[in-house]
Amino acid sequence: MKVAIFGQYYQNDTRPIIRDIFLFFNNNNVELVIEEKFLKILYDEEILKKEYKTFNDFKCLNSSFDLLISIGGDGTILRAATYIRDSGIPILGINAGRLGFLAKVQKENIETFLQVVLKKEYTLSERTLLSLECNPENEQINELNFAMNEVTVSRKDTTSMITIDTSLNGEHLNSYWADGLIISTPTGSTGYSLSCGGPVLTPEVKGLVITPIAPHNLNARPLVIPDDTEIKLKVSGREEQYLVSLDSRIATLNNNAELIIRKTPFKINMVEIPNETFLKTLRNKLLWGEDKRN
Ligand SMILES: NC(=O)c1ccc[n+]([C@@H]2O[C@H](COP(=O)([O-])OP(=O)(O)OC[C@H]3O[C@@H](n4cnc5c(N)ncnc54)[C@H](O)[C@@H]3O)[C@@H](O)[C@H]2O)c1
Ligand SMILES: Nc1ncnc2c1ncn2[C@@H]1O[C@H](COP(=O)(O)OP(=O)(O)OP(=O)(O)O)[C@@H](O)[C@H]1O
Repeated sequence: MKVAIFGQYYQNDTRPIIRDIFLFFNNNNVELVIEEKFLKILYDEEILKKEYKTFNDFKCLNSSFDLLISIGGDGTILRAATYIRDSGIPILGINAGRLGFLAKVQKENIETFLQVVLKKEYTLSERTLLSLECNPENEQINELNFAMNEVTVSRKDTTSMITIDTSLNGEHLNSYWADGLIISTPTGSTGYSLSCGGPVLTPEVKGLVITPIAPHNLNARPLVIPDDTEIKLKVSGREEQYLVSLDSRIATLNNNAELIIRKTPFKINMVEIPNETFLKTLRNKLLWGEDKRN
């Protein structure tokens, strides 16, 4: 078995997590390949001494890998997806962050989950991603033009609203007068879109959500559309430029740019651990289960 390990940060309380993971895999003869910068942190902190193979690019990850383990919070998983791309390698998130909605494995239960991983007793949850095409082309977007949570356009250097002309499969939908607009995948529906009043979609729903951010068209509401829809956006406003974000990454675009958003031809496989279902995560992480009457 061959496993890629990815993380972005190290804090003292991560030591037991790292120790458990490496001990377990080394005892079970699993080959570990570690992201270069993360390995350097682990050497600097004297957590690891042994030599390991490294990766520093998505091209280094191919079908010879059984799994990528992301040690961190949800932001770390979103970053891990930029290494995985269309390789099909499943991602398992071990939560060393805060909320850990996507990073499902809690540090208290690592050993149990790693047994499940070793025996391959998990299922995969396929996640739809979005691609972003920009006309004219934009260097900052060309490099990493996809998102697992959402693509967002928002105002830049101004308190004025922007206007977002939006069409679906070539038909005009609306000109949103708002702070911005979120195009969310089902995975992203529990992130930024949820904060702006969007609905929660379960991961297997074949839909996308268009959620305006503080729209001044008071009737505008979040809209769920089929995930094979081609969405075109054109932004105008008092400033010449606006922001576009793909998950945690952000770029500045000129108002004349046309954005085309579609689902990507590939999906990301998230490891689903038995008994850690999406509905359970909703109850535990978004606190639906905290109602005293339940
Ligand atoms: N007002 C908001 O709610 C808001 C604003 C900006 C970005 N975001 C979200 O943050 C993501 C980027 O993460 P970051 O770490 O760079 O930013 P961050 O540091 O601001 O953290 C965002 C928070 O959102 C949670 N989160 C991220 N994806 C989630 C998902 N799919 N379901 C449930 N919770 C999720 C994370 O656990 C974290 O607590 C974006 O993709 C967007 O969804 C939310
Ligand atoms: N490998 C790690 N070791 C220790 N702490 C970590 C690690 N990864 C993340 N953290 C801590 O968690 C914080 C959040 O991590 P990250 O950016 O991955 O997630 P996030 O998007 O903020 O989501 P979450 O709310 O799930 O933490 C980091 O600022 C850091 O303090």
